[in-house]
Amino acid sequence: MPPPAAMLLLTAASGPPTLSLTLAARRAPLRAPSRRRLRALRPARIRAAAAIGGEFGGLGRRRVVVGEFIERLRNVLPGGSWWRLEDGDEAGDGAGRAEGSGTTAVSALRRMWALVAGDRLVIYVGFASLVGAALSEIAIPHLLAASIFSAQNGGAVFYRNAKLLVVLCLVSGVFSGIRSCCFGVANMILVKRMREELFDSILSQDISFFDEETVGDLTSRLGSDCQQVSRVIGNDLNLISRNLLQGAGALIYLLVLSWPLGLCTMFVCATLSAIMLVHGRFQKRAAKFAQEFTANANNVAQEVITLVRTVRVYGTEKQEFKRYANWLDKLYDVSFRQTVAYGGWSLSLNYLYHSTQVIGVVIGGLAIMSGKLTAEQLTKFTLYAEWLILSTWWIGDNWSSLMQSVGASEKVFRLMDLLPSKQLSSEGLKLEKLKGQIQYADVSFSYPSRPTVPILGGLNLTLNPNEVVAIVGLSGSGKSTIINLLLRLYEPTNGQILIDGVPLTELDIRWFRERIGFVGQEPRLFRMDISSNIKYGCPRDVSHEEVIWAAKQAYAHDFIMALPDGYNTIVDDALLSGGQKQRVAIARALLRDPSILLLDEATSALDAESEHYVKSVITKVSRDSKAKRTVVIIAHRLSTIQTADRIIVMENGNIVEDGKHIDLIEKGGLYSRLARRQNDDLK
Ligand SMILES: Nc1ncnc2c1ncn2[C@@H]1O[C@H](COP(=O)(O)OP(=O)(O)OP(=O)(O)O)[C@@H](O)[C@H]1O
Repeated sequence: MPPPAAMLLLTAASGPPTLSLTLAARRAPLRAPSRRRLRALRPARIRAAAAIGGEFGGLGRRRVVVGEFIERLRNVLPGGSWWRLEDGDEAGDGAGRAEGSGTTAVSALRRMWALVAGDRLVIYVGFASLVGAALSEIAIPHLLAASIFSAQNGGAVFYRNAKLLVVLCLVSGVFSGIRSCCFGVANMILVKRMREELFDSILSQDISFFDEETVGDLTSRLGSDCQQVSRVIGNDLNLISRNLLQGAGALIYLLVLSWPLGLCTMFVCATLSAIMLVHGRFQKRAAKFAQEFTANANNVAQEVITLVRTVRVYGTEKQEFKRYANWLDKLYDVSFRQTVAYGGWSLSLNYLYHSTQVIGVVIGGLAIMSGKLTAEQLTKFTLYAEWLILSTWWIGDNWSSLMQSVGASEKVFRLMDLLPSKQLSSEGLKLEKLKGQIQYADVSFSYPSRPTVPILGGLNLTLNPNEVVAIVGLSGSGKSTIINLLLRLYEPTNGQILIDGVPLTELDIRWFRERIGFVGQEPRLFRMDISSNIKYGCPRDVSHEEVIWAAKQAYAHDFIMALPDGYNTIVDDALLSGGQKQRVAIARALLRDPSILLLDEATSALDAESEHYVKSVITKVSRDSKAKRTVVIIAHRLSTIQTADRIIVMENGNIVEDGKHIDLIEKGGLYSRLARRQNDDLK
C-alpha cells in the first residue's frame, strides 16, 4: 500500500521519494509514541503514584508501571491524545499556523472546478467514459458466474456468455483508458492554473508582504502543496466516482439477489464508511501539519544553501544540519501517525472484508441447504459482496487522500485570495514629460513589519529638476528608506510625496518607474546572459550597440569582454564579483536614459580606480545637457559626492544639515565630523 502523501510532500519539492523517505527514517528511528511526550502527558495521578512507589517499594512501583502502561494505551487508542495534533506536542510549535480556515472538501472542489472550468469538455468526456467503464465492469462478475455454471450444462448459453464477457472486457478497457487519460489531462490543467494563479498572486503583493513571508514558505506552496493537490482529479475524484458507481451497482444487485445477505453487507459497508470519515478527517488535519513542517524544512534548506559560503566559513554545517533535521523529525512524527492511522484503516477493512465472506458463506450455505438459494446465486453474491467492500475501501482510501489534498489546498487558496497591491491594479496619471521635481511633504514612515518603530518623522525635502543631490548620514538613519518611498515600494504612514507637483499615489506607477534608473546597495543579477541582464526591464527596444554603450559608460565593457562568451556569458548572483555586479547594474540604469537616477551606495563595491571612473561617468551623465535628469546619490564615502549640488545629512530619520560640501565643512556639524573621520582614516 502506498505511504500517505505527507511522507512524499517533501520529496515533491526536493528530490526522489526514496531519498527523502530514507532520510526521514534515518533521522528519526521508529518510535510510537515518543517517551518524552508520554512523560509530559503523564497525569499528576501517576506522578503521585511514582512518589508513593518510591516510599513503599515494590508494590507501589508495579502499580506505577501498570498505570503508565494503561495511560499509554489510552493515549494511542482512537480518541487518545496522541492523535490530537493540536496539543502542545512536538508537532504543535510550528503548527499553530497550520490551523486553517477549515476549508471543506466541497468548497475546495468548487475552487478547483473554477480553475478547470475552461476545459470542462475534457472532464465531461472523462466522466462519460467513467460511467461506460463502470457499467460494463459491473456486469462482469454476473457473467463470470453465469459462464462457469452454464459450462456445467454445456452448449449455446456458455458460448453466448463467453462472447459477451470478451466484449465487456474490451469495452471496459477502452472506456477506462479514455477515463484515465481525460482525468490525467484535467489534473495537469488544474495544477498548471493553480501554480499560475498562485505565482501571479504572490508577485502582485505589496513589498511589505515579502518582509513577512519567507522564500522557502512561498516556494513550498508553489511546489509541494500544488503537487499534493495534483492528485485530486486524476486519482481521488476519478476513483471515488468510479467506485461509488460500481459500489452502488453491486449493492442493488446484492439486495435483489438476497435482501438479508444484502443488508448484512450494507451494514459492514456503513461501518467502513464511518471509519473512513474519521480517518479522512484525521488525514486532512495531519496534512496541514505535514505541509507546515515541509515548508519550514524548505525554508531552512533554502536559507542555508543561499548562505552556504557563510556557513562554510563559520563551520556551522552540523548546526544547520540539526536545524533541518529537526523539521524532518517533526515531519516524520506526523507522517508516522498518518501511517499508523492508515494501518488502522487497512486493518478494519481486512477484518470486515473477511467477516462478510464468512457471514455470506454461513448464511448462504444454510440458505442453499434449505433450498432458498442456488450455488450459482451464492457465488454471484460472494463476487459482488467482494466488489462492494473493495469499492468502499477504494473510496475510503481516496477519500483520505482527497482530504489531504483539501488540507494542502487551504493555504494555497488563502494566498490566491490575497488582494493584489492597489498600485498595480489602479490606473494613474501619465504626465506629458517627467521634469524630475521631487517633494517630500511632511512624510512620516514606519515599516509595516515594525509599525511601532518610527523611521522618518515629518520629513520635508524638495529636490529640484536636474539637481544632483547626495544623501549622507550614519548607518540606519533612513537614507535608503527615502528612496524606497520614492519608488513606492512602501507608502508613507503620513504626509505625501509629490512628483512635479502631482501626488505620487495619483501617478501611473508603471509609467513612473519606467522613467527611473535605480542601482541598489547589493545589485542582484538574474541567471541569464550579461546582455539580457543589462537590458532587463528596459521599456524600449534596444540594440546591441546601445548595450555596449551603456556597459562602456559603467566601465563594465572590459571585464565583460574578458568573460568566456563576452556579452553572451551566462551569469548569476554568484558568478561575478560585487564590483562587477554593481557595474552591470549601473549599465542597466543608464540604458534606460532615466529622468530620475537613484544610486543607493552604487559605488560601494568598486575598487578605487573603477570608482574614480564611475564617479566621473555619474557626474557626466547627471550633467549631460541633452538628457537632463534629477540624480539622488546615497553614499558613505563622502569623496564620491563632493561635487553634488546639494548634500542632505540625515540623523535618526531627520534632516539635520542641507547645503554644499564646502558650506557644510565650514559649518562644523555632523557632515564635517564624518568627513574628518574619513580623512583621518586615510592618513
Ligand atoms: N524592510 C524593513 N523592515 C523593517 N525595518 C526596516 C526595513 N528596512 C530597513 N529597516 C529599518 O529602517 C531603518 C532605516 O533603514 P535604512 O536602510 O533606510 O537606513 P540607511 O540610512 O540607508 O542605512 P545604511 O546606510 O546602513 O544603508 C533601520 O533601522 C532599519 O533597521
